[in-house]
Amino acid sequence: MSEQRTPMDPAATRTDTEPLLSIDDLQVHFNTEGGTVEALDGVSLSIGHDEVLGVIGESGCGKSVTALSTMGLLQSPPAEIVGGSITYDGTELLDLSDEELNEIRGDEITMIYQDPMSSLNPVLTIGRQVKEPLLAHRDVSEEAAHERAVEMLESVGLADAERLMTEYPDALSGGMRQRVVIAMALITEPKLLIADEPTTALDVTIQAQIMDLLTDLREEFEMSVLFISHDLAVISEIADRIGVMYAGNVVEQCDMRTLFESPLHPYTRKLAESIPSLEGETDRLPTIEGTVPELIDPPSGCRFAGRCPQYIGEVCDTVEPELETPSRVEGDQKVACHLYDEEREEDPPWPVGPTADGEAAGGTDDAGRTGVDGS
Ligand SMILES: Nc1ncnc2c1ncn2[C@@H]1O[C@H](COP(=O)(O)OP(=O)(O)OP(=O)(O)O)[C@@H](O)[C@H]1O
Ligand code: NI
Repeated sequence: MSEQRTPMDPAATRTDTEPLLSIDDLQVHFNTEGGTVEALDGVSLSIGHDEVLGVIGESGCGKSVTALSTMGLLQSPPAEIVGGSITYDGTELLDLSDEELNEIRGDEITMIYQDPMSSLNPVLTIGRQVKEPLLAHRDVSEEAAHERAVEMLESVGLADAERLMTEYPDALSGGMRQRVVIAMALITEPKLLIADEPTTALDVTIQAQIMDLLTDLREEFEMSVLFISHDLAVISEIADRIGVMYAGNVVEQCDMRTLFESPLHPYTRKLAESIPSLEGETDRLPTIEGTVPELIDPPSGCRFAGRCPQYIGEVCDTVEPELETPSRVEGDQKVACHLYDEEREEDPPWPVGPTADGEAAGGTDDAGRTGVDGS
């Protein structure tokens, strides 16, 4: 549904090489009575055109804060963006006024949340709500918006769309509500959809249906997606690339296949290793000793050092590792870990597999369900 671009079009050259969204060294603090929560400690992620980037990490690692920062929806106070940049299609989002941001938000960039009711107003009809983004952002008639809303409800797999337009949200099941929310998020044909745990609140069968729907719509709408989940199996269904977050940092970014075949960060290896067999029980967790550090006055070196099975000493405690591509790695895999420091005399644990000592995982693309936390 996007327009055909010719090689003569300068926009085509620009958009083909630059990422659509680029988050660089984003730092977000929350000023609380107990102290400053250093929630994001330099998060860097990028999403290409028509690409799905999955973001995974344990509860509290900063996934939602990253998403909300991009949408300009962080509540400030208590939140404060203390550094970094978020560029969308060449524009620095952090410099935009509320008015300018409002033009992009809900139109070119839209978001869906875990709980569909948080996006739906219980006292307005479905029709009213699905039409709203079009009426707000486009110069369309009420009739045209109505027609388009009915089409959208049909595209998200809702039957009897005309009648649904007159219903209120509480007449719908959770799965149907999430479909309505998806219709609302896509009616403006956004370039970027941010989905923050969009299936977590739904039961397993409905979850699978919504994932299938999102996978189809992503193709149909040729949009980029930032897909947040704590469930690696869910992410691997839809994502092209993945960013792994830990305690306010991105510790690794790579394509989905690389995550399973040659993860580099010790935390990512644990994750990839924890993918159970298909008949494995649901919600099996990676067992990593220790707990996530406090984000008020966090450790100064690597935030994973206290739990790291490949801790190498003082450097881990004192120097924050940068997210970069080690010289021996091909492609655009990036890792933030001192094991791969250029100056290190010892060889890093190459060749890599999900475990340091071990066997490479075979055929894990088709993974069973697993996750990084218990929810
Ligand atoms: N309003 C707030 N005040 C203080 N700290 C906050 C606030 N909102 C978020 N945080 C902190 O920021 C960090 C990141 O939170 P965030 O919601 O982004 O985590 P998440 O990765 O989305 O977790 P989950 O998987 O549970 O949704 C957490 O440590 C959290 O405690
Ligand atoms: Ni969250």
